[in-house]
Amino acid sequence: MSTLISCRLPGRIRTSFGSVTSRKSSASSGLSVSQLQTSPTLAQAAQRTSDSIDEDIKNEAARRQTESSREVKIMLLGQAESGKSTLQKQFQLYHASHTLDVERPSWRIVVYANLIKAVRTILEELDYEFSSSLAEYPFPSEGSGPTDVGAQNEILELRRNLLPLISLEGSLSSELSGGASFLGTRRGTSFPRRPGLFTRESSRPVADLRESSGAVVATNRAAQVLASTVHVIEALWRHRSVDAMLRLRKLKLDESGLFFLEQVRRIAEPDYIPSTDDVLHVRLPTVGVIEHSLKVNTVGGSYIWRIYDVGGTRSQRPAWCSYFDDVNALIFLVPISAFDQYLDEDPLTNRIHDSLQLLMSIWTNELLKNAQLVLLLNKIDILRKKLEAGVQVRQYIPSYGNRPNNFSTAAEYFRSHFLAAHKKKDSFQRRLYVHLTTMLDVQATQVIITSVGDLIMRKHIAQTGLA
Ligand SMILES: Nc1nc2c(ncn2[C@@H]2O[C@H](COP(=O)(O)OP(=O)(O)OP(=O)(O)O)[C@@H](O)[C@H]2O)c(=O)[nH]1
Ligand SMILES: [Mg+2]
Repeated sequence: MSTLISCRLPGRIRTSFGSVTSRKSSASSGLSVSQLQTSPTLAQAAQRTSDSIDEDIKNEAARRQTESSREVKIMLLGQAESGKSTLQKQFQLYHASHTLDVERPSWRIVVYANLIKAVRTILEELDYEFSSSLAEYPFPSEGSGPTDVGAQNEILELRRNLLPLISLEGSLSSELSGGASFLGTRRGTSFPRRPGLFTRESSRPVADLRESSGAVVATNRAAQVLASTVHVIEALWRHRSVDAMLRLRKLKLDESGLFFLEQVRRIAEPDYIPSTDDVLHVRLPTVGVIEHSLKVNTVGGSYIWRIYDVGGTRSQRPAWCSYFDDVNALIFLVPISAFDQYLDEDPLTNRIHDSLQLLMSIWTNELLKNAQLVLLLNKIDILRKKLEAGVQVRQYIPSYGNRPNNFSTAAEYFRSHFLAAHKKKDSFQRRLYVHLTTMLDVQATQVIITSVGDLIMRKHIAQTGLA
């Protein structure tokens, strides 16, 4: 399937004031044509009514015009797991942190789902590791290695105790996706995949979960089981077999899973409420296009920012273009740490390559020719860690050649690569603003949000003439 986005139709259907005017008739004055012809007074009254309707329509059109000039439309685009929803939360934190506070308890179910998924992934990977080592060495040693008999028995016991917890994943997943059960494989990995039928969490606006009694029951049940199994999870997480697999990169967990496993004791507390850090770390794939509205006060007055957060998998991309009409700013996120990863939906496509293709197909879209463009090269914290651990860029991106395998060289390489592609393809000669980001770093991201916000408002004011 192609990554390209093609749009033929401009976005939403608009109402036309012209057609409303033309439909205005004598019917609006409640008089028939013959009555109007025979009575001049009635005709004058009808004219006055008609004029007053015209005036109302004109005023309404002017009001809407001003209102829409006070609206700023921003789209967050990029492949799945690039950090779009995390950026949306950062916008929310910066401009309307009280709304994030209200939502905080509803994020509990997602934290539990992410944590349980991580535990289940570890057990699956250990299973696979033990069965492949058994095939290689049919008589496992008695020593104290990561795959010896003792380790295998210990993990077996931990697994038995964790079954009640793992069995909750389906119900949490189903609540998160509004009743639908999602089938999927392990995500974001760069090693050979095996087929699997695992449920995974998907998205339903988190605010809806507050009203759902099913979600409340599932959350409370998960909290209960988590409290009684927290020591087992810790024993699994600290086990020498898990440690060895992490060191050998045979076990790869989502960022959210890694983070929540480290924090499991705090999360298992009975009065646990997710912190801002937790909310930023959760992984809840977006489905479709979700509009978030924020009231933003600037020196020139207050504006409504409509931020569109989209699902980034390939199958969801064709839906994006129906929102391109009138976009003021487009923020495109690329997870540059994913240079050694392949798409979940197409295991042969490198994720950097996919981002580049996707970006180019969007940039060239006529509907976006007046949009402000911002490119965020995200997840630089993970990039740094990978390079420090010795993962070689050139092994996955041959054009990297013999450049030094360090952070500054790699970050600059990706930056110039994207800039060069933009220069070559952008027939509208738009300026591209590029930032290196770690979307989980609140302070650093807030600085970028301010600067991107200024940029967007300057262009918007120049276009609308408003201040
Ligand atoms: N370490 C690290 N993790 C990040 C960063 N940005 C986002 N994440 C994490 O990456 C995961 C995916 O982020 P999302 O914001 O859900 O990704 P998305 O682009 O909205 O993905 P879709 O909705 O599937 O299209 C989440 O667990 C985030 O916490 C980053 O800069 N560094
Ligand atoms: Mg998302």
